[in-house]
Amino acid sequence: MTLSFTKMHGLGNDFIIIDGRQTAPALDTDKIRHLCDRRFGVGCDQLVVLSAPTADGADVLVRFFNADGSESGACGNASRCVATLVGGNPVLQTSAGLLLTSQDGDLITVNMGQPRFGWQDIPLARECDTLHLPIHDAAACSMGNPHATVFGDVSRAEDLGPSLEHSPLFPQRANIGFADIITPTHMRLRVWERGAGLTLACGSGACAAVVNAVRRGLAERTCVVTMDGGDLRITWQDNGDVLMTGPATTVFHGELP
Ligand SMILES: N[C@H](CCC[C@H](N)C(=O)O)C(=O)O
Repeated sequence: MTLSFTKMHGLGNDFIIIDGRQTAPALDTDKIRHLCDRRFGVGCDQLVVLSAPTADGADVLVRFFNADGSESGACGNASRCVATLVGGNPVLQTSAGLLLTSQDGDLITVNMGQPRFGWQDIPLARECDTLHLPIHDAAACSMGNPHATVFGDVSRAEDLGPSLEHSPLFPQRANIGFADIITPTHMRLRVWERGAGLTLACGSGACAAVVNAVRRGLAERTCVVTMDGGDLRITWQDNGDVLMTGPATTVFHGELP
């Protein structure tokens, strides 16, 4: 049986999206890794599987898998792509909770929910001040997936990212953001992603970077985040929810044997 998919990206963070709402695809870790491989498969940063929702109020259940086959609880850029693909401002059911979406022209806003700051919520291997970790003075939070933000030099993503992703301080590994504050309402960000490496953009990473910058007194609650692939607008609302606004692009539809 062939496997239909849609190739999409959010600011160059690219995805294979498989709509399994009618027929669940037969996927295991090896198959996911193969599909994500840019030479032997289709190629993407994350593979996204849609299925029928199980939670009241949700329109679609969404699971996110990194190129190394590991599963992630959140994926901001992919969430905008799924909202576009499904249409009708759907409510996404993810392991991080129900995400509300809305589309205005070419821009999609996803309510990414509330960040969590407890060391067990990130999670960390031991109790730490999550605003000042003992590794490169990073600030950590969870957006439904673990993020650490290192402030000061975006060019260090490639050399520091791999070791920090696998630091023993992160029992489930972590996404590592490298942020330069340009003004209190504008930052530059590059993210070494858990299970995918350096990507052109990271939506949950942009949310984490703004939240961590606000916690540090470095940014205002609405901030434009400029990544290699383009800009996202992030707002950490007074009610605690984080809104992420940006584009989503359909590249092609395909079928696999
Ligand atoms: N690219 C995604 C992040 C994927 C996170 C994944 N690398 C993880 O293991 O948490 C985004 O736009 O939020």
